[in-house]
Amino acid sequence: MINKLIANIKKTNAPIVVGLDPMLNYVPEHVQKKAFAEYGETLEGAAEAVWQFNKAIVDATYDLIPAVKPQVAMYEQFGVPGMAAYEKTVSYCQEKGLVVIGDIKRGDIGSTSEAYAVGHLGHVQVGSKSYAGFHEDFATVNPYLGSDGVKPFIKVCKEEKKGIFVLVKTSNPSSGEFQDRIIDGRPLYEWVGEQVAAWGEEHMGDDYSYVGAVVGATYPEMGKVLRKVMPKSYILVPGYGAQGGKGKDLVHFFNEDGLGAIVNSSRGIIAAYKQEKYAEFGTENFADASRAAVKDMVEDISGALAAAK
Ligand SMILES: O=c1ccn([C@@H]2O[C@H](COP(=O)(O)O)[C@@H](O)[C@H]2O)c(=O)[nH]1
Repeated sequence: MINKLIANIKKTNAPIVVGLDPMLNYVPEHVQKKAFAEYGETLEGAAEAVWQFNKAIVDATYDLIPAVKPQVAMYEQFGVPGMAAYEKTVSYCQEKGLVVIGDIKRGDIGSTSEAYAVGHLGHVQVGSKSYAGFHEDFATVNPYLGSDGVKPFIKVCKEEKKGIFVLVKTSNPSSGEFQDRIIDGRPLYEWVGEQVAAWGEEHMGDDYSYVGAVVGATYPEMGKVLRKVMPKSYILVPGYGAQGGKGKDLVHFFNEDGLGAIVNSSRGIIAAYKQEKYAEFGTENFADASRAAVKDMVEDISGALAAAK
């Protein structure tokens, strides 16, 4: 899958991910109304609204982008119907040729991590049959439990040729409370980055490893250091747009080959129609506003990379 991700990035010339994080208040009223008319103001109605919203955005952007990142929490909040909408979204994006990064942030004791890995990236055996539950191409993994919690994911990735992005330095304001703690002279995020590189060495695609890292756009100096610590790991970079990250902050997340990083924006793309900059599209044409926002994001990042050469 890392090879497919890179092929998609090269094909679209767009090192970006559209985050499918559909809070109900981002879904335009006319989409909600239609879903509620059919299913009522129920979890099913909310899930239908979310699914129709996602579909419109994917239809309007899939030719411009290599990948999407649905955030599972946004679906889980709508219970079982929400999780059905999550799976439907994953399937639809894959049909459109997109790589799907499930932002699930899982990690537990070994046996439990194994079940998460099987459910999201692998196949579960039921008698003589086997099923792929959520079948994302990549998943995000929380390494706080140590290698016991991560290795089951790597095992499944190896079997299925899929990948993971391990949380190394997250984009949120309080991420430093634990992640920046100095241990034996170096911050914890560097220790985790080093371990990501070591896990990745044993699980290589053609040029990059199956084991990537999450590093927030909001910490560009740390991104620069971590790029060097994990030269063969792809970095998933959240924090662009709504959290303040800009193209010019991101050049050091990339390698000399112009690869090595993929930048996520969720609210900045899916709720673009709410921004003044894209107001001309109107609520009815929310998906066209998302398309324009994708183009602007690609231009911002590509422009910054070209200027840095
Ligand atoms: O360090 C992290 C890790 C994950 N995220 C996730 O990315 C998106 C960001 O959404 P925006 O609307 O573009 O801010 C969201 O799904 C987070 O859970 C992150 O922000 N930072």
